[in-house]
Amino acid sequence: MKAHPGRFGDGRRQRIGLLGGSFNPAHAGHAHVALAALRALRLDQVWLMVSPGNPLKPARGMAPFAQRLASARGVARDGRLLATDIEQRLGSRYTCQTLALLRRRFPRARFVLILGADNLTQLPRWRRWREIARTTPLAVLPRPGYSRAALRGRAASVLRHRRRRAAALHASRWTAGAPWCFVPAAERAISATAIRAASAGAGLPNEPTK
Ligand SMILES: Nc1ncnc2c1ncn2[C@@H]1O[C@H](COP(=O)(O)OP(=O)(O)OP(=O)(O)O)[C@@H](O)[C@H]1O
Ligand SMILES: O=C(O)c1ccc[n+]([C@@H]2O[C@H](COP(=O)([O-])O)[C@@H](O)[C@H]2O)c1
Repeated sequence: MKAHPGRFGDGRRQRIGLLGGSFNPAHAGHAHVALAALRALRLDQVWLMVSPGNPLKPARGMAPFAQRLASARGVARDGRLLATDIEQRLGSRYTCQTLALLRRRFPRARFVLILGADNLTQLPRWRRWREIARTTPLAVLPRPGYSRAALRGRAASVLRHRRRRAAALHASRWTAGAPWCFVPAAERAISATAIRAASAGAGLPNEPTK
């Protein structure tokens, strides 16, 4: 797996999907959304970008970073998926800052931000979310119990004029703001919260609780 994106021999810039997350722990749903986005958007790689600490989640119950990174590595079995600690190495916790730093560090890559539907609903609470959506194409993946509400939510409403089909996300040049899409994919009812709850119920030691 090539960790440093550049240009291909044909001059095309590499397309990198960024699936940011806590991965507390990582699970099959992460690999599923990463691969669904990769196929639908014809991406070259998807990075499972482990967050040093989601600014909207409490630190209590969050497993150590190294444990979450190892967990993300465990689900990144496909050679096109890469679990990475780059956000921690960049010293950033806010996605707007991470994206700016990544663009500076990898000027020849084209980044797409991948979100589950639950995070599209939450997007208006992120720092400088309108700037993120204006500068970075977004790919939203369905999630049981969230998809419908997300597509009727505030972010989808504010950004409605820039919604495109997944296959068209790379097709057009955009100057007035980046496009976004809802990727049609199977829903997977799996979450880190449920995994932690099951571990706690089984009385497993050293498992973080929410
Ligand atoms: N089953 C799933 N379907 C769609 N998207 C998912 C799924 N699981 C995780 N995601 C998305 O992956 C990204 C990282 O998710 P995260 O690491 O927080 O896992 P989670 O299962 O949502 O965790 P938690 O239950 O602790 O909130 C988010 O954008 C989230 O929406
Ligand atoms: O930048 C923000 O304000 C912001 C607020 C909440 C979440 N995020 C990012 O959203 C991604 C998903 O987080 P999580 O915890 O739901 O897996 C992860 O990359 C977080 O850093 C970012």
